[in-house]
Amino acid sequence: MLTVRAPATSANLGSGFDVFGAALERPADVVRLTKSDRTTIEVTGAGSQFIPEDPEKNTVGAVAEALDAPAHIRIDKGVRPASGLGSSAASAAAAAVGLNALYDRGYTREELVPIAAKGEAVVSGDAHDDNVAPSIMGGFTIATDSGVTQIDADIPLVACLPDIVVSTRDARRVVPEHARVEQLIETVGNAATLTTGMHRDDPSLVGRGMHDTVVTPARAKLIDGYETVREAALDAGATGVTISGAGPTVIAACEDRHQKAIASAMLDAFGERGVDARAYQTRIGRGAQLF
Ligand SMILES: Nc1ncnc2c1ncn2[C@@H]1O[C@H](COP(=O)(O)OP(=O)(O)O)[C@@H](O)[C@H]1O
Ligand SMILES: N[C@@H](CCOP(=O)(O)O)C(=O)O
Repeated sequence: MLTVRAPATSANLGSGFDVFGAALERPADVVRLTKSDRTTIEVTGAGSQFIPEDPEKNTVGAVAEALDAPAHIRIDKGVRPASGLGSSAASAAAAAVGLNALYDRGYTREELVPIAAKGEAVVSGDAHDDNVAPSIMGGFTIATDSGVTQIDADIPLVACLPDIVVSTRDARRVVPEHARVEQLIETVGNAATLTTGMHRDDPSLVGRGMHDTVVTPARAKLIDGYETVREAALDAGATGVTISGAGPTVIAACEDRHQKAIASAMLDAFGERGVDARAYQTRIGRGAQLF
């Protein structure tokens, strides 16, 4: 039997829609794998009642199929589904890393990214790599059709998850089909600023580079209280705030000394709207670990 811990991730980071992703130090899924004649799945933990155990409907089933590696897969969810924290991707990443080792398939971590993304296609209708890449490789990742670029960054973050459900599939439907050339120019500038900030471990550049006027405003409407929570986090010292993945988690970049105050400001702001939430004081962390 093999055990894998695969982290939650925050995709997009504002200016990097479907491209940027960051592994979070916590929360994480823990997945146990045992070789078997056919794939069977058991799910416990956060939101497990909403996660199918049918291999055709669970992200790990598609990964086992792609690797031709049937197994009994026990998933202990640390990452609630439909959170914007790469919940479905964390399980897929864990299955890819674990089954590759269990069956000695010999793929590199980068080669496992498109394999794990097949699991994402099962739930979101699209094989986007921006969650599975950081969950497998750790750090900050830039996932494009030509491959994944990875940077080991260290940036403090607050990920505030409200008691609202936003499915990635639904949130992809509100993404605008067109953007103006001015928005393209602004996005390139912000994405380059954010990437430089990751390279320098500079929360101020990362926060500034999170700004996005294309996808985020359309999705903010799906998150009750988004603007209030964003302003509260900025007032408490956040260097930048945006939607994590497809939402509803709101993510803030910051310096260590402001992290606690930002977490409570975000919780209070959701609370004032009558929305329960939990805040993870976290940071960019490592990729899936095998035990
Ligand atoms: N192993 C899994 N972990 C989490 N969700 C899963 C898994 N397999 C299938 N799902 C389904 O995926 C959907 C959640 O995925 P998604 O909306 O992408 O959430 P998140 O934003 O947290 O990644 C839910 O409908 C859930 O039932
Ligand atoms: N790029 C995707 C990322 C979805 O992330 P999730 O954590 O919400 O699954 C998107 O924005 O649709």
